[in-house]
Amino acid sequence: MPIVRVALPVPLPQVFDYLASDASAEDVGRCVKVPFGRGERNGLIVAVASEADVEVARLKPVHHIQRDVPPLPGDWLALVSFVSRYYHAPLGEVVALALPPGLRRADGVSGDDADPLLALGAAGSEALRAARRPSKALALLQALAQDTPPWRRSAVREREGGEAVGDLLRRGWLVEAAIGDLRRDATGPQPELTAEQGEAVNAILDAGPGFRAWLLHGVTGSGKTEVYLRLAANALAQGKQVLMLVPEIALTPQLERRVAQRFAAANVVSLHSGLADGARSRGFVQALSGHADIVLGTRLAVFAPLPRLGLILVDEEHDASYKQQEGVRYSARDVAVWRARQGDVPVVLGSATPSLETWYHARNDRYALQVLNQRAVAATMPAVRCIDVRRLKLDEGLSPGLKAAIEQRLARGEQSLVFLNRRGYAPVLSCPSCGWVSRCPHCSANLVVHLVDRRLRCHHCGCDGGIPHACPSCGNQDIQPFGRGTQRIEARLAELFPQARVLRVDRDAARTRKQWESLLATIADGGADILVGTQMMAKGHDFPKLTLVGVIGADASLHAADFRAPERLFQQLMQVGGRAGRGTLPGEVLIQTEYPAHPLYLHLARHDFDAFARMELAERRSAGFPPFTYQAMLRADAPALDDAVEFLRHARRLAEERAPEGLRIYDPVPMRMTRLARRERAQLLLEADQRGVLQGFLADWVALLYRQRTARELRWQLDVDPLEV
Ligand SMILES: Nc1ncnc2c1ncn2[C@@H]1O[C@H](COP(=O)(O)OP(=O)(O)OP(=O)(O)O)[C@@H](O)[C@H]1O
Ligand SMILES: [Zn+2]
Repeated sequence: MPIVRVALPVPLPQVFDYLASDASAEDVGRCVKVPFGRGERNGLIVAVASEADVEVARLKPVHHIQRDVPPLPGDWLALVSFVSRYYHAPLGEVVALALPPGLRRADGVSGDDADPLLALGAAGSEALRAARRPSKALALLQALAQDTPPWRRSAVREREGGEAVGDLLRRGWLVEAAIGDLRRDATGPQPELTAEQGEAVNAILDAGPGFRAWLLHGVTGSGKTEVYLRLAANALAQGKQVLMLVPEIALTPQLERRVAQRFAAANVVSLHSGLADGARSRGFVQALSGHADIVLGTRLAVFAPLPRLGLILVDEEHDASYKQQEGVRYSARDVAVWRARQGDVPVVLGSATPSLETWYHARNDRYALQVLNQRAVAATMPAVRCIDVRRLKLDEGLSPGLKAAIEQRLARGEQSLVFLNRRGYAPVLSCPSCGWVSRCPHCSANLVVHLVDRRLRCHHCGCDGGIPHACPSCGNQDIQPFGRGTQRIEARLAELFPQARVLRVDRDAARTRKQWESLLATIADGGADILVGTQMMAKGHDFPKLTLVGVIGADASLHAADFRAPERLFQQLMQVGGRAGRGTLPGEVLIQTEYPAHPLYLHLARHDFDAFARMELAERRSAGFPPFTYQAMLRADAPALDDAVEFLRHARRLAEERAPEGLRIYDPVPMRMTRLARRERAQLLLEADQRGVLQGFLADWVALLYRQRTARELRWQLDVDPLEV
């Protein structure tokens, strides 16, 4: 009887054999339900064999093989095995991560059911003309009519009031558009490329359809998106699929709209963790069946199967959210490059502030480089200036210079953004009389004061409680919020400029996708004068009326212990500064600092990313940090710190016994934020100058670690190429 080899999402490094009477080689790559322990698990068939590794009599039969959707192809299996090998994670866990949950559960997936393109029907035009009674359906239709058709049904559904889409179809206000009719004007209007954009597009196209990794290093506002769209158009014209990655769900709506408008006849599928199960499975199956032309998504979209793949685009390639920080700690950017090599297609990594790893590859000719030095619309880069706050009296953190600059913008009817990467009202509540501070009971962190909903909240474990009226320790009535967050700045700005519309943009203000979209729409429509935002505002946005960016509280990151902190700070400031003056109005960036002569700020003021990168890389070279070395971090956590450290000491001994030449093993140390959600955490760093040395060692060592007995409640994970050290 045939035996199927199944990858299961369990923390064990092997695959599991089952009997399947009707299985054939055709079933490799299919989802399957199998008995496991006392329950049932969903897994993926990775091989079909005639002989088992264990006695056949002990094997159990599978419960169900999912045959409603096509099996995952061989190159997809190769992709997940690469990720499993490189990140040393069990194959079943990689599969579980890569497959949408609905598909993995092997329950009936209405896979490729249509997501039709819709256009305005005759009855719809009539309804728009006739002065009808306002209704939900009419409101949706009117909103749709603002945009050029056609619209994807799924995209209509996502809109405000989108539930009414079925109703609109029934009334004949919307009708299914036939793709053939649309091909004629398949591409929406496109701007003429700037000279630099044209050169970049030509260079990448001229290099041909095979594998090549490109860094598209274009200053903020240089029009990288337009370059992506032209490259995508070329791939689509050749009948190829395009994979386009963006760092955050928050960035997808705008881009989706732009892509959908440009390629009206293409099937654009978005894949991100914010989608409902059904939609994610459907998108995945459309990619798998080749019906999706463009797959647009966040890091998990890198796992979309793409039988006609022709091009991979990674926008904002430096963004840390490409790296998964739990479970299988893969970097979607790095996996994308591997995938491009596997599929023999070009991959374009775009950024105004590339990661130093990527920048270094581009200098070493491992990646080809295209540079955009000019902004597409704006005549200039914003003027960046430091405000030396050492001798200034600040008003709730705001300097006179920044206030005056905001005032000017208000007078001119332009927008300002005050950037502060800390949400909440104040980072801590404290008692001036006894020194009590609001500590999180579960983490080594303070509880943040949220005045808007009157809560004390931990930003790490999420626990929250009311704000006490008196000091819980000494009873003092006069307890004070200490330090500043976005809510506090927002409140002060509203007092200072009562005539202005102040809008806060952070994760508290934009909890849902709808809230976020409506905030963006308000800003774009000029419905806000002063924005107060966190790093959510730093990325990718394009608001032509925004001409001033004020940065406060950046100094805190200048002296952080992590060797990547300066890189992150520089990227963040250059990105947020890059939001200023993108249209025809000139922009200005004011950075409040106590270190106005710090080289990081000097390079920033000159917009000189390359000088900054050279400086940082020189330091990393002499200190022996990546990209000049390769790292892996073993982390352990347990209710008691001793258990975590003891496990790492044991792991260290095992490592020393078999360490190859050139492997450096450090001492286990508690993590900087030791306690998180009631668990104590420690880490052990391993390093080598060659990737091969590290990888070869890790394979054996991790296999050994899986076999160790550990203290109860101890968990460990390996992080290859860790971002935080
Ligand atoms: N060739 C062009 N002609 C006219 N406008 C253009 C052209 N290319 C881009 N633009 C416009 O320039 C603006 C900036 O483009 P885009 O947002 O793509 O920049 P970017 O390089 O992605 O910047 P960032 O890195 O800051 O996100 C957009 O409003 C875009 O529509
Ligand atoms: Zn906490």
